Amino acid sequence: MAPVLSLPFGLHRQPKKTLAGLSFFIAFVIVRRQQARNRRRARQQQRAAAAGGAGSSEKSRDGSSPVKARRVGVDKHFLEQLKKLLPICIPGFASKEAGLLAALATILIARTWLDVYFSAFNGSVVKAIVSRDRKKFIAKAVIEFGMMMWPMSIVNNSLKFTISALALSFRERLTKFAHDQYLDGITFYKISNIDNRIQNADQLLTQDIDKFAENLSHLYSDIAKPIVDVIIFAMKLGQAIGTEAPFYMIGYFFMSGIALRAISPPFGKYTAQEQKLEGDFRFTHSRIIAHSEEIAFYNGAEREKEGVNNSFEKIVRHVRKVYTMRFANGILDSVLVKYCATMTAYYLLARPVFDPAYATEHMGRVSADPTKIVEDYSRNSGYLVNLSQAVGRLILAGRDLTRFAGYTSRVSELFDVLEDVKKGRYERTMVAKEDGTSTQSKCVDTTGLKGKVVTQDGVIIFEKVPIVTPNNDLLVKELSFKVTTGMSCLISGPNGCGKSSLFRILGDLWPLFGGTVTKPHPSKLFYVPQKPYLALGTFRDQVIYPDTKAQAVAKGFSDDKLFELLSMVHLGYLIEREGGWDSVQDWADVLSGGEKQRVAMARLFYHKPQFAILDECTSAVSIDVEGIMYEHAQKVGITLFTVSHRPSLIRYHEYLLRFDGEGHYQFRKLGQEDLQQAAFGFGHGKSKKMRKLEDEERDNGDEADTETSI
Ligand SMILES: Nc1ncnc2c1ncn2[C@@H]1O[C@H](COP(=O)(O)OP(=O)(O)OP(=O)(O)O)[C@@H](O)[C@H]1O
Repeated sequence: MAPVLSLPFGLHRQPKKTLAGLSFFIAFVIVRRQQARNRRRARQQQRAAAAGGAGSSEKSRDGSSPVKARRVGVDKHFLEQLKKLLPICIPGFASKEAGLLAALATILIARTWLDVYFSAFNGSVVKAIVSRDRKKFIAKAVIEFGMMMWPMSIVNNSLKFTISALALSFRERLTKFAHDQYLDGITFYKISNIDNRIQNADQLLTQDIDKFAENLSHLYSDIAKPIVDVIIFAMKLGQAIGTEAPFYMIGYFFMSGIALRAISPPFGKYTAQEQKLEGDFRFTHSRIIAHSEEIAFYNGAEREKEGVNNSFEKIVRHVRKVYTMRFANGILDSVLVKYCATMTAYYLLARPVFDPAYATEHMGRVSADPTKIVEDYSRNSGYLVNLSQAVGRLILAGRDLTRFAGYTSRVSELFDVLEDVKKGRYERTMVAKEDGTSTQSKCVDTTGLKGKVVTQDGVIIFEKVPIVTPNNDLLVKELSFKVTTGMSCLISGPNGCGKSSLFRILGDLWPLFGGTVTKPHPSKLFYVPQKPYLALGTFRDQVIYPDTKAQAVAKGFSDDKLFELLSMVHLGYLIEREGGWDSVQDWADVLSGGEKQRVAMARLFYHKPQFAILDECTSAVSIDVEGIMYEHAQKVGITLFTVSHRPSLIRYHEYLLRFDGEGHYQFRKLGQEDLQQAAFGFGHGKSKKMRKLEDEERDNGDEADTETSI
């Protein structure tokens, strides 16, 4: 606001009428907008009811609750979310963050004091200029200002420094808290495989937490400082140009703020949507990186380009829509908050000068000394500018608050889901069983499930355990079998019949819906998947994963001993080829499929568990090396649970658990007959039912490798 002395004449005679007119206009806009919102809501409810009640709060047929859609905005829900997040960011009065907040408060007060000082200082400099007082001008503008610029500069930069430090501290607290939850047990697995409320946990953990922390650190200064400023400058202004003046100014801003809030689109919701779209876009790219070789073999670049471009287009459309809205909203915003406010300020500043009825000690009474009027005007306009800026910042903080509400909603959803999943509650969109086409979001609480887990050494017993997928599909109604150490078991059946699902239940990855599972402590079970996981780190880390080098040494595994394990799986040559045990590479790219599988077997021998779950983990290994590895497993006393279609593996197992893919299974001892069948290929001497099953499997393209499937 420029300190100009022009006045909208006539306005000063009817200030009450002007404000009343403005208030009426604002109230009218708010009411119309509320009516439009109500109409829209009613239409949405009608549509939802017509579509069969999707989104209604009724309980679904199986008693699980349908998931409710979340609103994003500055409301009660936002405050509840914030109440949960704040104690994570500021754990106590003695915390570093509380200290930083106290420092920030001190700096903000110093900054306000400097603003007050500077308004008065400016007035005296202007007076020195107007009265042509050279000595006073030099004393003020050169000496006093020269001394004050250092504290001003220090205070301003301390403000930025403290806000940055606070943002980083908040981020540190939130990220570590999230990591503790996310990487606790198998929460990270459940969050992406069982619960499907969160699509891009990586983006939430990296970008969204960062933005939330950044916004939160600014919010304090953006709200606390303007509030202090409003109080101080309103008092100063009241003394200078009349007590009602600051109230008119604040009243104006308040009403225009309410009007803007009513008119503004829900930017908080749009921010949350934008973050989600960004996450989806990043995900399409990370998929290309993760599967680059497969895509390259398929010549799938065009297809992938279509996918990434589609995802990117969604962002472009959304962002374009939002900035167009921001443009229209910004025009209204500037007119209401900036220019109309400037007009009001001109009027209030000039009023005591033009109208003796409003003259105060500081303005208007000393008409004999025009330099005093200039000094007072300059100082008072400084106060008014500061007051207006403070109120303006509060209004903008209100708008930023809606954006902040978007980040708060996403971060708080992450923590809610983490908490739920840890407690055994999950929500997911499930395909309705009846028609197979419609989907519905359901909340499943696994805390009250009847399934029981008993820890016992040397045995794995399934007693009447249903194999149920997280989508609630029943694969096997009741599975019962018992395997003790030394009773290796081969598991077979068509694709999708539930072989891996059995392991997921055994490994506590999936909830146990019923029955009893008796098994040893998890440290005595070891899983080797078809696609082995290769960690970031040295070659040694691949063999001893998830142990560290220190743990391996403590277990008595020197590099020489590890080399013996590597030689066992015919990988001794890798040490030289890859530059030693301490070489760090992207192992998923460097090793071939078979080499990866053999590294995973070396890892199994390193851990030497009681039971090993081998899920087609040697499919890329030649039969002779595979045989050597299985023999070694038997020799060192590892009991195997093997999923494989290779008949050659029968000889390393004592039992067979066979699923037919239609909910039935067979658990029996393997005999001489099975070995003969394996030797001659299946189909010889088999029951009619088994042959039929295998014919069906073959028809479904379920044959594995080059051999006849079991
Ligand atoms: N995370 C999941 N959520 C919902 N359903 C799943 C999930 N994982 C697997 N399923 C479903 O469970 C069923 C059994 O899958 P599973 O992986 O156990 O099959 P499988 O017998 O090991 O098959 P394959 O021989 O092809 O590996 C499949 O129909 C699959 O779609």
